Amino acid sequence: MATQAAFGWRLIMAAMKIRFTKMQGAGNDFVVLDETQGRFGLEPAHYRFLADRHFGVGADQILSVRAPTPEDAAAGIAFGYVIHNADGGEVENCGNGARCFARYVHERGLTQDNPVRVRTASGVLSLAVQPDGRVTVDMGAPVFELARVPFEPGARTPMVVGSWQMWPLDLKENRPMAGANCDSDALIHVAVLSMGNPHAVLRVDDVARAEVEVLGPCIEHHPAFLRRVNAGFMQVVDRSNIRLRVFERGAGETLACGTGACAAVVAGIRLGWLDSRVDVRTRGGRLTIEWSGRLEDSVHMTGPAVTVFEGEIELPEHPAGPDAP
Ligand SMILES: N[C@@H](CCC[C@H](N)C(=O)O)C(=O)O
Repeated sequence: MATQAAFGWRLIMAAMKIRFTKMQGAGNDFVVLDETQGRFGLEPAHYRFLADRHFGVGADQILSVRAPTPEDAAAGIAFGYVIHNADGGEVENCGNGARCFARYVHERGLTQDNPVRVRTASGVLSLAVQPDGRVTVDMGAPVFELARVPFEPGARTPMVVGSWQMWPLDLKENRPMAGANCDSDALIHVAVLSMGNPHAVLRVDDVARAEVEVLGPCIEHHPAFLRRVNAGFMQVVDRSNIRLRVFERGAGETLACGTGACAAVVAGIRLGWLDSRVDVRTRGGRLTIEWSGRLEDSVHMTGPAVTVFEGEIELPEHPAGPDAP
């Protein structure tokens, strides 16, 4: 989970009250903001404040629901879907958030569309609410082109596994970062791909004993990943079941990561370990991922999305924070 100490915040604008909805999908939790009638004009410090579990609401990500551009509206794209990590950075995609987004816009009557199409920074997602309340997301096709992850292999040579490859990472190459011990001699091998956002997937024997908190930050900040990376730790149970923990870029380990589940299953299929429909058990719940294995085909993710509570919060002008005297 994101910690206040790790992110530290100070707000600089005049006090303002905003309404929010707290949601979760398999325990990956979100503050959802309705900006369809106009933007709140939030800065990274505001997102960090909202995500803060002690001084704010508490969330792994902040999701903003925005009106579509006129061009998107004409093309049947109903909303803009903007995502900020707990560290305040804007990111390209969030799978568990997409399911919550679909429930949110339906529960509030913002659209009747089902599936509803939304634009993220990385493309268009199609979100279908099922009769049982779960949501299936067409996540689009995975991206394997390294430059688009973006991943810079340098002089590394990949290890060939099945009909694909895994890349060696020397964790000592990590640029120095506070609080992380990246002196480990471990040379790990990761599958590298993008689900709109960057992922490195590592196979482990037992996720319960994986050193997620130690290795996660070292992988996230490894210099070969030019925009950092989400680090997935996958235990293959059998060809249709995996256990997964993800150390998320900009949020730390979360109870589940939707794009991480898609990335792990896609990697497992390409590496020859998994079949095309896989149940992913995370610490916060179960997701089902389906992919044909054809490179151009979309990945489909099905899982829960739940509203936890609604509220109003004042974004204070000068909040007392951990970096205040
Ligand atoms: N929790 C998400 C992923 C959120 C973004 C990620 N931390 C990143 O920086 O790319 C999911 O469910 O996919």
